[in-house]
Amino acid sequence: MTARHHSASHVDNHVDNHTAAAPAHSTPHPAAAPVALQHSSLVCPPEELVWRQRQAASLMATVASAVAGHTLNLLDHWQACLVLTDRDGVVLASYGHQQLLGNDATLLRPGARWREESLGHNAIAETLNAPRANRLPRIALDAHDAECLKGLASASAALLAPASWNSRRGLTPGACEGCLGLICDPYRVRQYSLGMLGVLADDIEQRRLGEALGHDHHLLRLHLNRSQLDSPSAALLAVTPQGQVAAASRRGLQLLAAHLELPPSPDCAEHPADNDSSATRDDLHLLLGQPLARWQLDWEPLAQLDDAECLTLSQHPHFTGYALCGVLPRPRIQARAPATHPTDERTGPLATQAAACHPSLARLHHGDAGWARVCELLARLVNARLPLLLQGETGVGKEEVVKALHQASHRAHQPLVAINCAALPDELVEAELFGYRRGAFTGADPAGREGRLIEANGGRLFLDEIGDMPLHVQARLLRVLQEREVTPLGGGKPQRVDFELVAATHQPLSELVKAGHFRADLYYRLCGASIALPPLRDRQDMAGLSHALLTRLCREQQRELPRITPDFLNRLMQHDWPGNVRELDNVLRLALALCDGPSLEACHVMLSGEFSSASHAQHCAMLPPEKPPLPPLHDLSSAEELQSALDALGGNVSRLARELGISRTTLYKRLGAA
Ligand SMILES: Nc1ncnc2c1ncn2[C@@H]1O[C@H](COP(=O)(O)OP(=O)(O)OP(=O)(O)O)[C@@H](O)[C@H]1O
Repeated sequence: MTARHHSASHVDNHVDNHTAAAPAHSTPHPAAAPVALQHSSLVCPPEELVWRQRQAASLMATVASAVAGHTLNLLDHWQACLVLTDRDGVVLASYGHQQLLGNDATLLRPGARWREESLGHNAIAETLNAPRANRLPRIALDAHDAECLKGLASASAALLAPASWNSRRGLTPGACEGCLGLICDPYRVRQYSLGMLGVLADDIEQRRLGEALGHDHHLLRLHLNRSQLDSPSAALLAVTPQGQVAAASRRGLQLLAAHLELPPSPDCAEHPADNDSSATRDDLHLLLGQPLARWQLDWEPLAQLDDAECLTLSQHPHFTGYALCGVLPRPRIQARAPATHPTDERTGPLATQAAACHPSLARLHHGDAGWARVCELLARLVNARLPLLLQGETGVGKEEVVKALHQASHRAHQPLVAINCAALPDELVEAELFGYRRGAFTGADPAGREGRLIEANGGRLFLDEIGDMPLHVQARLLRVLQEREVTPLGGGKPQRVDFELVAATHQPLSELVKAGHFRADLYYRLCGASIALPPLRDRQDMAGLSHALLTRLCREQQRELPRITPDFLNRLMQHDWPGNVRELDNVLRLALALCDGPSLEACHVMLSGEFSSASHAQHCAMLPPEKPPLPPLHDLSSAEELQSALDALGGNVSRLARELGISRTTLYKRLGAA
């Protein structure tokens, strides 16, 4: 028996100690015939995905920052894939191994629908059917209906917004925000996956609580162990300035409930393994809105604690351990989701979040989890006085990042001096960087010249393509960075300089160091923090990014933004983008030039090389104005004939449907009838 066929057919609940999966308690799913996957019902159209990602942008940003680091390493190690879905079970972002499903990887990508109607039985659907009852992670083993999931485990945990109380509105129960799903080989990771999901869900819910209430509430953390006060295992309470409990994390609610000796809620009774989960209880009103004095916690000294101080509660009748109060929520990125219409950009709940962080950094984020992590890092480092090294392929947006970082920093009103080390001839690099005194060399400006490093004084120096800097200039630059003084060529008084430094390269700098082409000491000077910018082919925000670029182009060209059709986006998503965002920008520019009508269609996408190839005649904008003759619909009776007509239109399904006077769905059905 292979590992994949090892597991029993059931859904497990999980006890809160995150160490072992308890036996099944939910109704076993009846054995069902394998579900044949229909692409159209499994994946939502790109426009719908953009809308969904927009709705959930702040959740996506929080999840991306919680997942970064240890969780990504675990996923890598387990060869597992983690997906974040919204409350309708549509995947918004995924992390880890998408290769797990071979040809069916679409299921793990944004847009895939995991609700039972689309995919049959799976843990995500199970959790979303009753997110409150299923708050604790659960796992579906060999019970999947979809053929491609057979033998795999899907584990999931609901993400619930914190229930909260305020004096005006009273109690607001926390809604289900989405679901985390882990798809993995059960044999490898069954014991650990639930633990990981549970901790991750706790961490995310705590972060969400801090984000929602941290700005005008005290955040009180309680834990037995002082060093764990900042961990997801701490109980977190949001407390009003008057000392009332306004919200609590799941563990916070458990702790409060336990000390009032409240009986387990009906939800918990249905799921005995959850029986310490007071997070699902209906009697939240006994806990929220109540003064801390109810638990004999003296608010005065807690409210006055500094961020780093904590209070020992060893003498307390209810709590033992430590309390830390006044901790600000962890820094978070400002998430601005892909917008479907320019007018949407500043409206809705996102506008409130946008106020929390600098807009120039938020503008880099269009819904991709990798970029969300980059933006979060940048937000943390923007004024950290650390030299930054940006690494990424050509055209990924390194220069855009530097401009955004500078605008977001305390030095925004000081100069940003950019030098492309690859564009300067070797013999001029030194003079350009360090300046020279009059008569320093033949051909020099007789008045001498101030170097770019001095121009950057007080502001930021951006050394682009640093990997191309000649070795002798590297030695000199290193001296400047160590001594913070610049001496012009030809001698003279050294001048003190103070600038922030960002370097960028598309080359693997550490490899250049190993090969002796780049100084190791300079590398470490430049690399206070190294940030890798993901290439476009790995990004999952094509819809949002294209919309942003098109909006900018249309603004420049003073024309109205055409409608972006799903076919147009689909075609963009099929390309590999070796030139990254720069290439995309050019393709979109060309598409706009080719588009006379109200919408951008697949045929407006001309990828590099297509102009010179025979395929160019297939593109609608390149065709003669008269329409290609299509036989009447009744003549196109077979799927093959329809396919030929489709090929003649460059694969433009919308156009063929229009020409034939039928809906796209009908056309797809007829095409699929072959
Ligand atoms: N996040 C973004 N939003 C809008 N435009 C972007 C973004 N990222 C890149 N671009 C556009 O893509 C093009 C390339 O960006 P940029 O010059 O920053 O890339 P780069 O990584 O510095 O490239 P190179 O390594 O070749 O210098 C530019 O036209 C830029 O305006």
